[in-house]
Amino acid sequence: MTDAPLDAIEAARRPRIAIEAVSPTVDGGRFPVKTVIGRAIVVEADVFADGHEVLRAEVVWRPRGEGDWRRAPMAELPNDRWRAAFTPEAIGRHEFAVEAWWDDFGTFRRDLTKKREAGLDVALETDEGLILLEEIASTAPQQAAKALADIILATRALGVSDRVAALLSPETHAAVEAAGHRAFLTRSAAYGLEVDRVQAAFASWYELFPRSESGDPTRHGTFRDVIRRLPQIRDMGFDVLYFPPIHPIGKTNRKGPNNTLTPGPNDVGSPYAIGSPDGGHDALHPELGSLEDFRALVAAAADNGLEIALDFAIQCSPDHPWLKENPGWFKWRPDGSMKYAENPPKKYQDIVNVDFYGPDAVPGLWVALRDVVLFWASEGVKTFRVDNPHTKAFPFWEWMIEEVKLEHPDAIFLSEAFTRPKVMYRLAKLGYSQSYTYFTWRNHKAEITEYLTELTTTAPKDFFRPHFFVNTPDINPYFLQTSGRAGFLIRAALATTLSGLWGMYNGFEICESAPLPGKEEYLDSEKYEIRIRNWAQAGNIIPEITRLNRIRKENPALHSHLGVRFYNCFDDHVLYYGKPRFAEDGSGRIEDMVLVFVNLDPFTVKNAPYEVPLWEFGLPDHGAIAVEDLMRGNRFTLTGKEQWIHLNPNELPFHVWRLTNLSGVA
Ligand SMILES: O=P(O)(O)O[C@H]1O[C@H](CO)[C@@H](O[C@H]2O[C@H](CO)[C@@H](O)[C@H](O)[C@H]2O)[C@H](O)[C@H]1O
Repeated sequence: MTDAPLDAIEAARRPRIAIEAVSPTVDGGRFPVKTVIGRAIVVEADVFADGHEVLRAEVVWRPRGEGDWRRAPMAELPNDRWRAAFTPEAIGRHEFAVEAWWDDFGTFRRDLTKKREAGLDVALETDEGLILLEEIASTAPQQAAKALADIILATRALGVSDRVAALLSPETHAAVEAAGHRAFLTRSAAYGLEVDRVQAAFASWYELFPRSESGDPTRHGTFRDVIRRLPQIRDMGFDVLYFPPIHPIGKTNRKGPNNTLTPGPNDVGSPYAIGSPDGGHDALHPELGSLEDFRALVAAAADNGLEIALDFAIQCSPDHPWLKENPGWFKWRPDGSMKYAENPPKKYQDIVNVDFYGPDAVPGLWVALRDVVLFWASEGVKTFRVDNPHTKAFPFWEWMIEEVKLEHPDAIFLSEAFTRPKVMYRLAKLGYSQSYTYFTWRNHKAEITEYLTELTTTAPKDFFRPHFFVNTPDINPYFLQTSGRAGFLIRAALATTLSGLWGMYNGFEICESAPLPGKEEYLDSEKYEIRIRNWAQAGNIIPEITRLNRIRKENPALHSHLGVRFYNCFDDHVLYYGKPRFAEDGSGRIEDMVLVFVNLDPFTVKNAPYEVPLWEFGLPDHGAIAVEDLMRGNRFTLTGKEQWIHLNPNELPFHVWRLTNLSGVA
């Protein structure tokens, strides 16, 4: 068997320069990398070629749809690795690539310098240099060509030593740069980059059921009641106020208190059973108020520095208008009934799922669902927590999120997928801005360290933003059921300092944890009934939450999960980590560091030896560093690497400090 002869002309057109291992990328460029506006993105690549020529490289980037590339020169690192950083200036989809070329004149300059330093006769080399300049001028824009022609003329008239000086002069270098000569110019594939607003990566969420906000157990709460509560939520330092569904609730198979299937006539039902004769996903539950009331709430929230996040739960109560209007969007059984939804072992008898590939579903259902999101976005809601996305079609999410973001590039989608890691990661790749995580079930030092290491050092770091909820209406964590107040403080400290995104479902601040016996569910869950609470209850942790949220706002190192470093504290129950803030000059110097100690044992006082990370500041083991205790407000100096920490769960089971090099302390 003989291969067709290789076409040499075609082969010679192939790139002479290799550009490999571009980072960050997601699945070789199939999905976009994520970043937020104002945050520098560091691009690296292996760039090399045959021979010894000097190479140059740039990272180029542009907003999708724009013609001109912006450029940043890449610096050469050891072993043919190159790096550059750039900071996107707008939100929305971008693309970036790496370009590299032979720097012919750079090679000439390098070799001429070496030969001259070695004392060789370089007369012929200066002739070669002038010929190279002529070549470069021949393809240069008019003005640059003219400048080069003048240089060539003047240099040709000089003696050898003055020619060398002229060829190596900054003026000649500048003229060559202006000519834009790029031999063997090669560009990598273009990679996607999704630039989100800051809140996609850094936000503090508070979740409540508006119907519980009346202050009176016999009266259904309203949007106007929520408006009254806004200052209190704002004062705790939250930025996002998230509601479970606020749409009409079906009556068929309505759930009663504690998930029973025998509701009384006055039971309010689960808000996830969306749809009734009053309307579906684009309607409001009449008892919560009108669209005007909702608009007033969105505006009042904004006045208080809060944005509203809505639940997007793609499912229908059997009473949803869509069942009658669009039967082809659902899967019917031969007897004309429908299967209720499940997330085994959980049974959702009061809802049915849509069928994304049902007879009339494409495009009808897909478009209708997209339009639901667009409708709420047009009402000023830009953040959506999406219920159970892992049970819905992957292609739908990629299409729908992109469609919404084309119109609303500031839209944010939080994936509520508690499922297999690869499925959670895929949803993030498909466009989810943030994702619920396993944080709620990571309680021990080794498992928290391992989980954060996975999230910050392996592939998900480029596309998966973990949202650390300490509890949800569905998750009353076993740890909190027995830990007492100290446990709530422990979990709050971990969530607020480990991730840029954290959230709590109300009741957490008053250490609510009564469970349905043996289950991770709340007793008398608010999912099925109205709950009135006393926020001033003794033992509440509102001051601590407020302080933690303030610390988060004031310390940029806490605006992401990325960058966490775990340090040695010699006690298996004390988790000890730091988050550095680097100087903006790109030197890699640490400006300051937030250092956190958490006693994970809510019942035992800990005294443990630990190492102060003096080395991170370039300090010797006997060096001294300034510390500000951010929870208590006092300042002190630590001298020497070996120290002891004291953590009393009956007072405060954690410390949050800021370390600053003494030379940087006023
Ligand atoms: O299945 P998940 O654990 O992801 O939970 C989410 O989806 C559930 C279904 O929407 C939702 O469950 C609640 O609503 C159901 C429908 O009304 C009801 O049958 C369940 O009893 C109730 O828990 C859950 O709250 C949501 O977070």
